[in-house]
Amino acid sequence: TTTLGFKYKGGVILAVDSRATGGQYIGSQTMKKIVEINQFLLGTLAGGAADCVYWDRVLSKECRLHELRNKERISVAAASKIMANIAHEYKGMGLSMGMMLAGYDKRGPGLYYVDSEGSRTPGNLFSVGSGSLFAYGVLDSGYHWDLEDDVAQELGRRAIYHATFRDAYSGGIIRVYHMTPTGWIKISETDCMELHYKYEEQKAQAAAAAQ
Ligand SMILES: CC1=C(C(=O)N[C@H](C)C(=O)N[C@@H](Cc2c[nH]c3ccccc23)C(=O)N[C@@H](CC2CCCCC2)C(=O)[C@H](C)CO)Cc2ccccc21
Repeated sequence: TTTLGFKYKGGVILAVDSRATGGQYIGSQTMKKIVEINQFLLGTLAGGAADCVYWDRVLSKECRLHELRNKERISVAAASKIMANIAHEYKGMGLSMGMMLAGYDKRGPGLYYVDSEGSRTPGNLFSVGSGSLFAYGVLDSGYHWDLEDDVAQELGRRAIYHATFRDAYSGGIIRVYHMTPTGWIKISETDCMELHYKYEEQKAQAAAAAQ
């Protein structure tokens, strides 16, 4: 799996692949690794598939209960704390989850990393999963706060693409979401092979133009 998230002047970009693996076998090429908790809260999933899929549903339920009890949407910080508390409750019992929570609340754009080892940290940029080192290579070379929206979305897409190219455990469909002050927008869903041929063509044209 390769998942990434980063904050910038236009909000938060999330990008993920869609492969599930069991050993050297591919369990699925169409898994949803960005989960829509509500219009202003998204999660990303990496690690044990059943752990992630199950505890994401519990988190979604808790977030909805928070809204009903408090008559206001849950903050990103509070939602990430619920997941961190669940992970802490089961620490040492074998859970394996590396998640990000991205959203927009009273404090503006929010991005947290939470994992089953007990980490919960706010930040501006994270990549989580077996392909995260490849994604960081592309991200770190192209990221800055003042990116334009289309450039930021393409940076996320290209970073996941490079991870699917080099990491055997990442692949399938590359999904990009944009969290804005008025909620999330699904930007794109592109098969990594389609992107591969598109980027190869771009390189060929660039080489020809350089002649
Ligand atoms: C296909 C599938 C499942 C599947 O393939 N399960 C295997 C055993 C699984 O958990 N795979 C993990 C990798 C893994 C295997 N054993 C482990 C023991 C500990 C930790 C990780 C693992 C995976 O694909 N993980 C994905 C993220 C998943 C994908 C599916 C959606 C939720 C997030 C990744 O992190 C990358 C592929 C790298 O592993 C589980 C599941 C539940 C509901 C619907 C479909 C599936």
